[in-house]
Amino acid sequence: MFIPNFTVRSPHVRYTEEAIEATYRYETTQVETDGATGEAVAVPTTATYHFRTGRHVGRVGLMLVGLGGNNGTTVTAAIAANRQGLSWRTKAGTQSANYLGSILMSSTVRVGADAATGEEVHTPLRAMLPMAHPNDLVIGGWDINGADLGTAMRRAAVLDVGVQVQVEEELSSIKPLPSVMYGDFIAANQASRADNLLPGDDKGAHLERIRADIRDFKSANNLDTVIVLWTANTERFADVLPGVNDTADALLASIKASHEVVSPSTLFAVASILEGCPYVNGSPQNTYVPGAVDLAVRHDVFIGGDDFKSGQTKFKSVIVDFLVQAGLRPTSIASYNHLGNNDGRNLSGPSQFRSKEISKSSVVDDVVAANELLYPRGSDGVPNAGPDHVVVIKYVPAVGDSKRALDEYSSDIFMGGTNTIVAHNTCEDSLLASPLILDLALLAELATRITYRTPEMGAHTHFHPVLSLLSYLLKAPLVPEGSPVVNALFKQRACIDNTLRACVGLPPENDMRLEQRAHPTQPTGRLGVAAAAAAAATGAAADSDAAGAGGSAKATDAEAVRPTIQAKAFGGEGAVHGLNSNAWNANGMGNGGSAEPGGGGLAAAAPPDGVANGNGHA
Ligand SMILES: NC(=O)c1ccc[n+]([C@@H]2O[C@H](COP(=O)([O-])OP(=O)(O)OC[C@H]3O[C@@H](n4cnc5c(N)ncnc54)[C@H](O)[C@@H]3O)[C@@H](O)[C@H]2O)c1
Ligand SMILES: O=P([O-])([O-])O[C@@H]1[C@@H](O)[C@H](O)[C@@H](O)[C@H](O)[C@@H]1O
Repeated sequence: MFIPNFTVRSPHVRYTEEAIEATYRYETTQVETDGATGEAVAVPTTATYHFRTGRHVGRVGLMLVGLGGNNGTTVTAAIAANRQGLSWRTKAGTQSANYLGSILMSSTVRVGADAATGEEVHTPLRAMLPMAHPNDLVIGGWDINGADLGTAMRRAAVLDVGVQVQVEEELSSIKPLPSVMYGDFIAANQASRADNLLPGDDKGAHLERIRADIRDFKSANNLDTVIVLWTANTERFADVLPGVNDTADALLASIKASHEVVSPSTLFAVASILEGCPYVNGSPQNTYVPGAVDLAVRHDVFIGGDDFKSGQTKFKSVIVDFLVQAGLRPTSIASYNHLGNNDGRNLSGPSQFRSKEISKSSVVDDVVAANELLYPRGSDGVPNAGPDHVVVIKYVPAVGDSKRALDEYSSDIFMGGTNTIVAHNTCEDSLLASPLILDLALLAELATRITYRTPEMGAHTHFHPVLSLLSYLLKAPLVPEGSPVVNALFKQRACIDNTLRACVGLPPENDMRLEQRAHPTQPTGRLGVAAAAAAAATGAAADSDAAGAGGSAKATDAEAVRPTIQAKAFGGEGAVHGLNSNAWNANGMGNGGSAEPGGGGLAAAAPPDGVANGNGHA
């Protein structure tokens, strides 16, 4: 069952004109370990959170650093196309503007089970809380290249011409603001693009100009919130130097002194933080030197990163998680790709490639660290390094933005065997990254409207400025100091889903489905009502079939309950389609799923005599 939206009826949730307020009981487990004895004790722990989420979204602006790039032009064109509801012809037929690849716009989340039928109920992820809509985002930004966005879109060669020609006029009216380019932070081959730079090399002056750009953009467009997001080229890592960029004050002083260690991406981060705007880093470099994090905490402004997790790495994080969770031991990961866009050209620079190599390699760290059965520590206590892992990126202009990823995963399996998985993955880089940019912006904006308070706190406050909630969208998630990094993709997704659920007072999804586990002879939980009611139907039908059709055996109450649960799970109201072999259907015992639509499909009916339904009534 699909519902476009919902409200929560609970004594712990209150809807006011301004906000959704929820009192949430957070349950977790803390483990106490004794280093001397090795004893470990698990202690269930609960805490009460009062969440408050502002219901008024306001006007939201998104300023992209690298606006004229493949991602920048693609996301801008896509918003224009969606806003106008455009369609266009291709050789494969008519295409229409969409937001596929955005979890907020194109994925759903389970709300719960239908109270009457027990059927799974899902809703759009964006329906969990008031959200900005991509169509309403006001786009602007900077680029070291001054091409208008219509020209840049053509240069990017990402979108079908059929949609390009329809948005070209709008995009041609957008010209990136001048930006900054320092030293060798990006590859030397990018110099030819740099015709749109702020004058001089005074980083302090550049900082103030960029801050003014943000203020001017916000006021000119009458915006309530501005998100600044880096989708410019990958920079080399910046040195972290004590007294230079290890604290907020040191970093601000270094900017004023135009210290060479300050990168463009860090300068933009500082400007955003000082203007109170959330900043997201879509590239792998260490934009967030300690001084930048310190500044974000001081100003209580969200920062997030690093490096969009768009295709090859997203796949890698899932495959390795699946293998390790299956008790198999990946021994090698060979991760190769070639691409022909300007990003690939920039990454042909060794220092820039190194930044990407780091982010693409670290994505399996948490999964490996979580299983010391497969990856035991050394005798010296040093954690196991995990599988051999190589990352190769080659620049092949001919393929353009259509990155070709080839991966090989080899694993130790049972009794000395080896499993090898090879994958070829054509990742249209910008078509996969652009929806992530939208999700990052919308989630960052949402986070600015969420506050929480525990009983010990005097007032509501925002989440930690390091917005690790964004991890699902990023290869190398930035987390608050001392917090563990989670890379496993579906754990990251569950974090988003359950955080949004908590904000409306709903419990986290635990996938236990206890209401479906109850013994057939026992009353099931509140949500068992549907299964028991359907069980009655099966019981009645099975009785008549057994008598009429000479079925093998009269379905006992227990057997009668089982088929209906399966039927409801598979076929919804009335009909039963394709039951699996260990399920029952109207013809009696499991028949290998040959129940055909309309062919003996179950009809919902009252429970058989004496069989209690979910709420204990016969
Ligand atoms: N699937 C993906 O596309 C993907 C996934 C993860 C990360 N990324 C990262 O996203 C970034 C953008 O990717 P892309 O394909 O759009 O690259 P791109 O080269 O097409 O665009 C980058 C743009 O940034 C501009 N630029 C460079 N330095 C700048 C600066 N200091 N200020 C302002 N503009 C600057 C360039 O002129 C260019 O227009 C890259 O760092 C890439 O590694 C991309
Ligand atoms: O697909 P993914 O690994 O998530 O991310 C991509 C890399 O595979 C590719 O090598 C790089 O050029 C892109 O900028 C992006 O980082």
